[in-house]
Amino acid sequence: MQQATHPRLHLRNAHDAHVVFEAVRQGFLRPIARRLDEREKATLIRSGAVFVWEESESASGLKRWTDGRLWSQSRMREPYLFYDEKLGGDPEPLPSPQPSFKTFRFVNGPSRGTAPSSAVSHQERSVSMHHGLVKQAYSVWVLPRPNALPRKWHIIAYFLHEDLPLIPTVDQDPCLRSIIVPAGLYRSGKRDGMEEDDALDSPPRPLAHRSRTDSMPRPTLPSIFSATEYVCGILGLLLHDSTIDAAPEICEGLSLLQHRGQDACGIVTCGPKGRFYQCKANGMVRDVFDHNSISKLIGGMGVGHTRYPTAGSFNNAEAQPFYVNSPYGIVFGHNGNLINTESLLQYMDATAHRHINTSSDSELLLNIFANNLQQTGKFRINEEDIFTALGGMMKQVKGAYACVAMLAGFGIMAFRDPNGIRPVGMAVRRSGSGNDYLFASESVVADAGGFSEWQDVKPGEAVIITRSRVTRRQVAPPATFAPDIFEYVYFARPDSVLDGISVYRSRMAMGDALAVQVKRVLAENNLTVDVVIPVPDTSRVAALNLAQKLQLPYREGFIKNRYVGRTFIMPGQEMRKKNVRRKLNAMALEFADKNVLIVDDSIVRGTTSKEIIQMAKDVGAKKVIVASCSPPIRYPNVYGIDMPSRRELVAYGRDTESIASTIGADLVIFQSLPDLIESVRQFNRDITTLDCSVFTGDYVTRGVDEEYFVHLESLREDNARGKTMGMVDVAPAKAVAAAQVNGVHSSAPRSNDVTLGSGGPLLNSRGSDDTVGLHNSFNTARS
Ligand SMILES: O=P(O)(O)OC[C@H]1O[C@H](OP(=O)(O)OP(=O)(O)O)[C@H](O)[C@@H]1O
Ligand SMILES: NC(=O)CC[C@H](N)C(=O)O
Repeated sequence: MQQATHPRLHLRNAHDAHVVFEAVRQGFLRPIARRLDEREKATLIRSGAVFVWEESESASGLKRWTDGRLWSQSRMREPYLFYDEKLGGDPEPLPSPQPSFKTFRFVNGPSRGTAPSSAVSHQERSVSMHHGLVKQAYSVWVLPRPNALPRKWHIIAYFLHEDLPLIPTVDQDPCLRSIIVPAGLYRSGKRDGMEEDDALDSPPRPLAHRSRTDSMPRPTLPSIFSATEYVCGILGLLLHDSTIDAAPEICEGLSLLQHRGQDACGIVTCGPKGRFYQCKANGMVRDVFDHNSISKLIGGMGVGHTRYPTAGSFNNAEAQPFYVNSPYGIVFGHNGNLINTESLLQYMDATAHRHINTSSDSELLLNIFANNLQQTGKFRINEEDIFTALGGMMKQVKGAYACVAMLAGFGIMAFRDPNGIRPVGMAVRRSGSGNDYLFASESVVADAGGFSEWQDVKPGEAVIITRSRVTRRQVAPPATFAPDIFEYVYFARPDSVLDGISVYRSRMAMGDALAVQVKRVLAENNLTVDVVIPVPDTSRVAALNLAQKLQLPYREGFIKNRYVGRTFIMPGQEMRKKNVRRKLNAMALEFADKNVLIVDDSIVRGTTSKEIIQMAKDVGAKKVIVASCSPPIRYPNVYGIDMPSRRELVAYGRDTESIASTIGADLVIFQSLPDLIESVRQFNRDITTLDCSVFTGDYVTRGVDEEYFVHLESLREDNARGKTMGMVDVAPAKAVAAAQVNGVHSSAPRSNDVTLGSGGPLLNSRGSDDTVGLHNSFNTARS
């Protein structure tokens, strides 16, 4: 049976209510979690009792307060509404219609503790002494945590007039009198003349929408909702208080990982009874999530993903996290790329008999893990079983994978392949009442969320976090630790620290080292440079250092349209080409009649260089010299960066001169590989190897040879992919392979051969993936 939040308390003013709310927030008092049943109504509704409840749309939550009694019209005695009980035992009336006017009066921060009692005032202003119960109601918007979405909290108190002088006040309660209410945390938004005790209808508006006299700070909503710009990003979050939803914070974190994947994103949370709630679809974080969809993601733990496809297709069915219901219910987000998918698919089909429903290597990886876990044959598993399953998986799978996963009702976990090619780390946010835990691809998410003690997950290590403990285990035998150097060159945010190395510092060092190279090559070619111009954004840091080192002017000659995303990770060559022009504009002022040195972090397909060199020449540059912070890229990246086909790489089969003439530059200067490695390694000598396969063709996992390249190129021919963007499936060769190993022999790949979960009738009008069995809030997002 539930209990009253407080058995006996006289609420005098708003401050008293805020103290009780704060005591609930800090865990000293318990809120009401569900509708009172008949027994509870009969025993708990009595003079002095106080109830705090959170308004919720969920089936298990409370939408409105019912106590089974009949009440008079409300009377406003600031800041409370009062209702006198109608004696006579009539049934409770239906809810009154919502009033149409919406003039809010805000109470700014804690009200005066010494203010007279509204309850006493109600008594004094009543025409005659009322002998029945009086109900007192007050509601607030609350931000349980910075950056969380506002919640509606309500407080209801009951008293008898004759009892009121005997009921203790907040300052007579030993626990409540020491509670300090943070300023601005609880905001009242009562409507004038409202009839219902739950009558709040929208969160506080931004300052501009409120009255000028209102000095209250605006709520800190996730920045993604303000429509600003922002390799796959993965994120897992477990809050110590399972009654607080993790989704708003995961969403905020994903917006900080947007640079790692712009094609699709998703969040799955785990709520009461171990149920999963999902919202995922193609699009950027700001497109897929809004208040509505987020509010339906219930539960204090969850995982999130931003996708940049490197295998499979762009189909929304491959948006992550992925889900399997057996065993136990697992949700999974993957950054990286597997290289032995063909044999794994065979194994799934012939041995494990598990159905792989998309062309995604991530779905495959999840099923390998699930199958191993299934083999434990346990009714209830523990950490040991998970470690065993992951250890087995790491033996079966080749390639790069940094993953977060969640087991229904159990906890979250993260693991990293034995070579640690892709990053993932963890951090903690300690508070008096417990610890919140975070997994994320990059440390920037931890910084922004107030987490500390960032630690990278080690190569071949798995970390499991439940509400009671954190368990770490090396599950794969030691292998060469080789984080991908391209994370430092291009992928990661400069304000992240990966494997103990500041991305920003490494880019500064790349600029310093490149300066030496530039000086030498310019001298050899008898050339001088007037100005250094970066290609925004990534190369800025290195270009500035290079200019300082060479004592040359640094100018932002290319102005970036901040609303166009990263072009390199866009799908399709045509789109990338078009977007370089949309994204960058050359300022004639900085180019005309000058020898310009354009600094870029990398030259991959040469799309950017070719376009911007032309742009520079169009606005009058005399000579255009391009310096690249990384060496020529001549080999595909098979570990989660989309550089699949050698033929697409501008440096493939070309020397430096030939590259220059292909992109139209007067001269191209590349960083040497030893200098690049040193730029990164100097900040953490414990890392002896960095994956530099795109420069050397030496793949740390092995298993990548000519045959594999040919296979890869046939699967992921860039032009074919670009052309089929927007169709249901765009990986024909692989699709056929997947269909065949699963026993479905189709003569030609059809658009929905391998996308049962989304391409068929289950595909909703907005293109989201209604994964069978999951509550998906995307399609309700804007309804
Ligand atoms: O030779 P390419 O195939 O064109 O690829 C290399 C370019 O792509 C990237 O820019 P992008 O616009 O993706 O990102 P950024 O603004 O974050 O630097 C990178 O910084 C290079 O400029
Ligand atoms: N960039 C990535 O890490 C991609 C993950 C996975 N291979 C996919 O294509 O969805």
